[in-house]
Amino acid sequence: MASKAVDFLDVINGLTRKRVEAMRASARAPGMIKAIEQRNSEGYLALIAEYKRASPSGVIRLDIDPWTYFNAVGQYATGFSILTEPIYFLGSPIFIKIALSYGKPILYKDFVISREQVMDARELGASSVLLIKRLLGDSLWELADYAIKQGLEPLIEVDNEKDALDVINTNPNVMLGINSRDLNDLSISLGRALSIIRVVRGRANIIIAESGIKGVEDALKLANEGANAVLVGTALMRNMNLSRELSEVRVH
Ligand SMILES: O=P(O)(O)OC[C@@H](O)[C@@H](O)c1c[nH]c2ccccc12
Repeated sequence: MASKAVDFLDVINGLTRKRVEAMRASARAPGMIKAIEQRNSEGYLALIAEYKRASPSGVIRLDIDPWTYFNAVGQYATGFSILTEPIYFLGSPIFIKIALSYGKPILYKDFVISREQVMDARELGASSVLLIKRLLGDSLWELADYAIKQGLEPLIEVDNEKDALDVINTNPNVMLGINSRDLNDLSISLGRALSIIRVVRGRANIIIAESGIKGVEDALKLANEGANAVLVGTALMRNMNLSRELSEVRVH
């Protein structure tokens, strides 16, 4: 039994040293928009890999530590999306600090409703912050402008055509996140995402399709419709090798 305790202590000591090192990181992640544009100019769809341990539907995976995930998907992903929401998604800000050492753009993925959270994203060194239009309503653009002033690139998320058009008519330069998951009933419809992309393509600067992307077939459909990037969480957490195939999807 003693040897078991010693093994665990060795493991946790090593992991804790790495975590403390990450806590001391003061780097800032590079810009997300530029990285996506660069990937597209090379002829490929950009992959944003999300570190997502759980969701309101339940636990996804707890046996993959952030280093294992970022090591596996980092060589293929254009950027990372990192959950910091601790209750339903088992996220944490420390995952952003850990990701900084990979030198890739980072999206602070949370239910941001306040300037404090925008400042949190900035202080952690994130590139971008998620702002959900349906959650923020009239306070969306005040918070988006504040984020931009803090040097962050907002990703404004919508799940319907009307909101998508509102966003690009107000500021076509922000990243537009099209969520195929209806955040009210959590239903997924790739068809809905495709029809929204069809309405805004050519008028939005960057379109990031989010949610329910199971593999290359889904990514291809979204790329062919006009998405610049796909944001994938569950499918990658379950099969990190998918990152290579997803990184080889072409855009036109
Ligand atoms: O696990 P999926 O189906 O690949 O979805 C990833 C991402 O789109 C999803 O986690 C998400 C999209 N918008 C959000 C807002 C808050 C929390 C999470 C999300």
